[in-house]
Amino acid sequence: MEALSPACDTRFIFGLLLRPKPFRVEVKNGKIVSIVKEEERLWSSKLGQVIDYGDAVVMPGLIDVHAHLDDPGRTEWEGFPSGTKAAAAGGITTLVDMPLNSFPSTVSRDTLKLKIKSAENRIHVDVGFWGGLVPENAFNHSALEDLLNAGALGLKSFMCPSGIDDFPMTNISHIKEGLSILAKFRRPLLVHSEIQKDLESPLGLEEDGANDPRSYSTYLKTRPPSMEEAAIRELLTVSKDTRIGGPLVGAHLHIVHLSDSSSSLNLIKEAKRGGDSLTVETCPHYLAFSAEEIKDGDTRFKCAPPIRDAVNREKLWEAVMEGHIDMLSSDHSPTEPKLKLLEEGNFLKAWGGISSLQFVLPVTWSYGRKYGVTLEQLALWWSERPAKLAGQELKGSIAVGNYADIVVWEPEVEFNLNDEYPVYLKHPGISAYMGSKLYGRVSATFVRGNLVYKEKNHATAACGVPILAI
Ligand SMILES: NC(=O)N[C@H]1NC(=O)NC1=O
Ligand SMILES: [Zn+2]
Ligand SMILES: [Zn+2]
Repeated sequence: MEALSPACDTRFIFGLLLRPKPFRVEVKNGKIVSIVKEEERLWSSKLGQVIDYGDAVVMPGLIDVHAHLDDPGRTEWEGFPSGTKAAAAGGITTLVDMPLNSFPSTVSRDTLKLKIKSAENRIHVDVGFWGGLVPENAFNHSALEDLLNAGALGLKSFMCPSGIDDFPMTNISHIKEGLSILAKFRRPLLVHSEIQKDLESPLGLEEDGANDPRSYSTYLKTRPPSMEEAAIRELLTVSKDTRIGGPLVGAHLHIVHLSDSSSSLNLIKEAKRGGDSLTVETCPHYLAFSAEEIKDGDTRFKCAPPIRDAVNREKLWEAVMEGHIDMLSSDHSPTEPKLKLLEEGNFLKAWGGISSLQFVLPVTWSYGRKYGVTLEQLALWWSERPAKLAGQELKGSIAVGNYADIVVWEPEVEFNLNDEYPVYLKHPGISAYMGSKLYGRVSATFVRGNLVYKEKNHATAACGVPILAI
C-alpha cells in the first residue's frame, strides 16, 4: 500500500499512525473506519499494513473551493491533469473548479456536462464544480434549476467585468434572483465583490509619467478598497434576507478573496453579527505579500482585488486569527506566460491572476507561524469550513465514516522554490512564489484511500472523481 499503485483501488485496508501517538486511523474501502489507540487494535488482525510516517503530521487533505482549471477550452493555461497533479503534490485532495476561464463557461446543464466529461479519468484529486450566475440565466429559473440539478455545488458571479467575454457581470437584481433559486437547493452563491464605478474608463488613469504602467502603485490606484466596499454594501442589502424568518432563508452568500481588511471587513462582521448567512474567504497571496514589496514590472503579482499595503495585510491576518474570515482558498488563476506580459511588465494590461495551487499549505504555514497559527486552525480554514461551504459532509476532517482524504506533511522541513523544485503547474514561471523559501514539505497525499502522491511522484492512474451535488 505504501507504494503508489498503478491503478485506483480503494479496497485496501490500512492504518496510519496519528500524532500524537499512539492514535491510529484505520482505512477500509476508501473511508475511515476507526480511530483507535494503538493498544486497542480493533482492526489490526485485518489491516494490510500500518504506515508510520514518523514525526510527520497527518491532517485532513485540503479542500480548495476556488480554483480555475481552465478545462476544457483553455488547457494551454492549465488543465485538469496538470492542475490536479499540482494539487495532489500540495496536499489538496478536493478542488472546486470555477465556472470561468474554461471555454465555454459553466453556465448551463450542457456546459457542466462538458466539464464533467473533460474531467473523467483525467483528475488526480476529486473535483467539484461551481456553476456561473450570469445575466443570461439569472432570470431563467428552469435554466438555473437544470444547472443545479446537473450537480453544480452552487453558483458564482462577478459584480465587475470578469476579464472573460462569455462570463458577463451580474448586478444586484440578478444576484437576488439567483439566490431565490439557490435557497431551494440550499447551495451557496459565491461572489467576486468589486464594483467598478466608472465603467466608461475602467482604469480611470492616464498612462502618463505620473502613472507608469510598470509601477504596481499605478495598478493599485485602479482598484481601491472602495470598490470592494461598494460591492459588499450592495450584497448586504440582500444577504439580510437570508436571516431566519427572511424571504431568502436557505440561501447563503460567500464573499470570495477579500483583500480589504478595513471598511469591507467591518461591514461583513456587522452582517454576520446580525445573523446573515454569510461567509468570507481570503487567499494566501493577500496574507503573504504586500504592495510595497512588489517590484516594477513584476506582473506575476497582479490579481484582483489587488494585494494591498503591509498594514492591510496585518489586519487581514488579525481577522483570520480572530475568526472573522472563515476560510482560505487559492484563487489559482493561471494563464499562458505571454499574457502575463512579463517582459513588458505592464500592470494595466497583463492577465490578473495568481498561480499558487501547489504551494498554499506551505505558504499559509510559513507566513502564519509568526502569528502562532496552529495545525488545528490550518485544518479549520483549509478543510473543515471549505467542506461545509461545498456541501461535502463526508470530507473536511479525519473522522469515522469520512473519506480517507489525507495529507502527510513535515512542517519543519524547509525548501526553496527554485528551478530544481518539482512544480507540477503547467507554467511554474508565472507563479509569484517561485524563488521563495518555505516551510512545510508535503510527503504523501491520499484521496479516498488511494495514495495519489508520494515523495515527488504521482500515481500513474488518475484516481480523483468528479463530485456532483445530489
Ligand atoms: N477571471 C479570473 O480568473 N479572474 C481572477 N483573477 C484574479 O486575479 N481575480 C479574479 O477574480
Ligand atoms: Zn474573483
Ligand atoms: Zn477566481
